[in-house]
Amino acid sequence: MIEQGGILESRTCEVLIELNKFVNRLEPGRTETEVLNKRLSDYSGRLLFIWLTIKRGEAVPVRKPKIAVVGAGKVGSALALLLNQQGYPVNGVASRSITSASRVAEQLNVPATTKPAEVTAGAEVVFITTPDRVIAQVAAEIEERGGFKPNQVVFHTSGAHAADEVGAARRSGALAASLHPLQSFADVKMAMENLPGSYFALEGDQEALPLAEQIVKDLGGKSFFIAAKDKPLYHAAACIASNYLVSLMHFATGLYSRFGLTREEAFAALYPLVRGTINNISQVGPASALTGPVARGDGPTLAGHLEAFKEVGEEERDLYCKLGLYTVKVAVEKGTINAEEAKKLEGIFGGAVNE
Ligand SMILES: NC(=O)C1=CN([C@@H]2O[C@H](COP(=O)(O)OP(=O)(O)OC[C@H]3O[C@@H](n4cnc5c(N)ncnc54)[C@H](OP(=O)(O)O)[C@@H]3O)[C@@H](O)[C@H]2O)C=CC1
Ligand SMILES: O=C(O)[C@@H]1CCC=N1
Repeated sequence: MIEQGGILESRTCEVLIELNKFVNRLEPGRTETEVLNKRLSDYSGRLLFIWLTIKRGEAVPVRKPKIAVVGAGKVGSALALLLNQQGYPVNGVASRSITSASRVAEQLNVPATTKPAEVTAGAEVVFITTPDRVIAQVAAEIEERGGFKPNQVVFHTSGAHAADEVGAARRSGALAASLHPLQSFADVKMAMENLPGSYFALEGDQEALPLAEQIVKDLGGKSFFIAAKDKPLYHAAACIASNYLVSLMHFATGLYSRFGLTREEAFAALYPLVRGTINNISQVGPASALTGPVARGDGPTLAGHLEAFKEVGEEERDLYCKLGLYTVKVAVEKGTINAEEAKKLEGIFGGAVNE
């Protein structure tokens, strides 16, 4: 470490200044020497610049790699816009339709195309942000058309699939990795709002992971590593926490509409309850946060709910009972009902499921 204001500090500065002057004085000779001189000059100048920047207590500006995005949907568009804001040059945007590609490309003033290899070939980092089911096929097509280059890093953003989905890029000497934002991208604007502070699961070729970490940092996220084999279950859990929460809210607001509330009114009424529950979970964990008739062992209340569901429909009643059976396990874990009470509640839910 350089000691602030010490002898070592001023000596380092002098040495760097001298090195820079010396290298700039070197006479160009043969072509190779010229090239070498130029490189030495660039490096010593850069070293001096970095050192002076650190000395002033400022952050050293780092050149960001040039990116290309293939699949101009919610994730691809948000990544292109956010990374560009963070200083990543965008080489171009490709999509299945020129309309989608142009929508983002015009905002960034970069080329739009329906031929991915046209924009990937000149990029240092490629994001394939198509739906999961076509990632491997899109990667293979880019590779066949010469769109991948040695030392490029090719990412996909699927939570369920391994980096091998873009493994075709390895045939061209590129690295393959996956970078999954653990966030819900309902539209581009909301994605850009929600992304900072999100966690990202990283997986793939070892040499690509430091860059993946840097990208996540630049997006204001937090990264963690995951094994390829764990991705399907990791993603299923994310779907439970996000997508099934949406389904639960759809389910609950739909029930309120049966006695005259609009979905908006129903959501307005339920939202403080949901927020309060999330707040409780964040403070004491999911089991301790459980309240309600299952946690209290109130069998007759639950029997009343099931009676009311007869008016709604069998499918909804079955779903309520399935979730009820899971909730009994949570209440046992919380310790507010014992094994005997749990059995009674299981009888109510289980009986209704099999009716
Ligand atoms: N949405 C989310 O919440 C999250 C999604 N992800 C992952 O990100 C990836 C993208 O998801 P998302 O943005 O939601 O998806 P979208 O459906 O919003 O976007 C996908 C885009 O890919 C384009 N596309 C489809 N087929 C091709 C093809 N053959 N060649 C080129 N482009 C194609 C579509 O193009 P066009 O519009 O031109 O027809 C579309 O714009 C997926 O892997 C998903 O798992 C990860 C985390 C969160
Ligand atoms: O599509 C996704 O991968 C994210 C994670 C859970 C829900 N949406």
